[in-house]
Amino acid sequence: MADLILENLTIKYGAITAVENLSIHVASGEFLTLLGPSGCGKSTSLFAVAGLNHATSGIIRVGDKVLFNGDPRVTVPPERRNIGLVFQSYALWPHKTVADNLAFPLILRKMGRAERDERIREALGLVEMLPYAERFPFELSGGQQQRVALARALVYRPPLLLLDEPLSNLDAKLRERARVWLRELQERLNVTTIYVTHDQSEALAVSDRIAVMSMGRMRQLGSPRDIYERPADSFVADFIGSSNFLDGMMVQAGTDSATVRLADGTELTTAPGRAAADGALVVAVRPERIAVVAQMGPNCLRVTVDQKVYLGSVWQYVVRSGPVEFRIQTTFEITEPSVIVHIPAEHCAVFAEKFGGASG
Ligand SMILES: Nc1ncnc2c1ncn2[C@@H]1O[C@H](COP(=O)(O)OP(=O)(O)OP(=O)(O)O)[C@@H](O)[C@H]1O
Repeated sequence: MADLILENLTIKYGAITAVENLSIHVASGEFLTLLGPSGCGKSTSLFAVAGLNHATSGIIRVGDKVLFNGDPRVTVPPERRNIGLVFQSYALWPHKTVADNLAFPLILRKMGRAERDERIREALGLVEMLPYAERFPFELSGGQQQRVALARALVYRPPLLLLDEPLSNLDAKLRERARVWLRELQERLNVTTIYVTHDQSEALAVSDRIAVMSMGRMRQLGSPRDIYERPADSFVADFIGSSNFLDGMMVQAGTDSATVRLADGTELTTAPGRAAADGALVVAVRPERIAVVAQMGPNCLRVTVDQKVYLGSVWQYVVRSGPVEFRIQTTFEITEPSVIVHIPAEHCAVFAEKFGGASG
């Protein structure tokens, strides 16, 4: 198996910079996800690794082998990169049986019949599709076709597996099962994997690390827990999970914590953070981190309950203290018109500005 190294990768389509200075070191056997909204450059980055599009500058290496270098120009053609690829559309050959779909990449590699049959059996066994070897794709369900597509990508034992939204054609329940199964298989094979998705819960569930992208740039690289608990900026806080953004002013910026004043006059202790030059800031806090408590105390606000929505596993409320409006979640129903809430300091991230929405 091998490390994948991207160094300052930049990809332009004419005047459009789709990916800018992307640098990631994916360790051997790691499952790394590129996550971000539509158009942020995830697929473009993945295709550049596969050699299906042309990077403009930077370096792509697998171990010591350079696949692309912008200077001096080196480009290894896709068929010589030895990479397993699975796309959202399964792209199986409809007129070939499952076994023949898998045989094709091996024939291209001039592998003999006996070894080919052995490899096909092994790959279909891995995805639990051995009994379906003689069926045609139209005789399989969507989930089964996706397993065959995965087996075809694994049949020549590539050191690197690239997956572009591979589960997005499956229904929600099947998709949840498939992601657990996919991760188990990837761990068993210890194959270095890059996974592209715009689905944050999928990314949190399957990844060793996540690279969050927006408008062609990587905004944060970290474990799912890092990304969720310690978002690097307000874009990440907004895109991963759901956050309230409370406007405030910096009262005191410390190294371990900060004190900020909200628009209703409440002073909150928060995690350390930076304000804009004039002291303005936003506090990002997740609705599920805010607790309803019995008594006032530090970091508490008395709020009125403006709206209530039952979401099945939780209740969600819009609450207000003067001009400060935010969402909270509870596992029980609040019946009083007003309650006291506690906002834990360690779950308050402070940023100088609110990022302009989750698009791009
Ligand atoms: N062949 C192309 N020619 C010109 N621009 C392109 C081309 N392919 C992609 N782009 C642009 O590059 C940017 C990144 O596109 P990319 O497909 O990588 O996004 P993505 O994050 O994978 O989005 P999605 O989740 O919708 O697939 C977008 O602005 C897109 O319009």
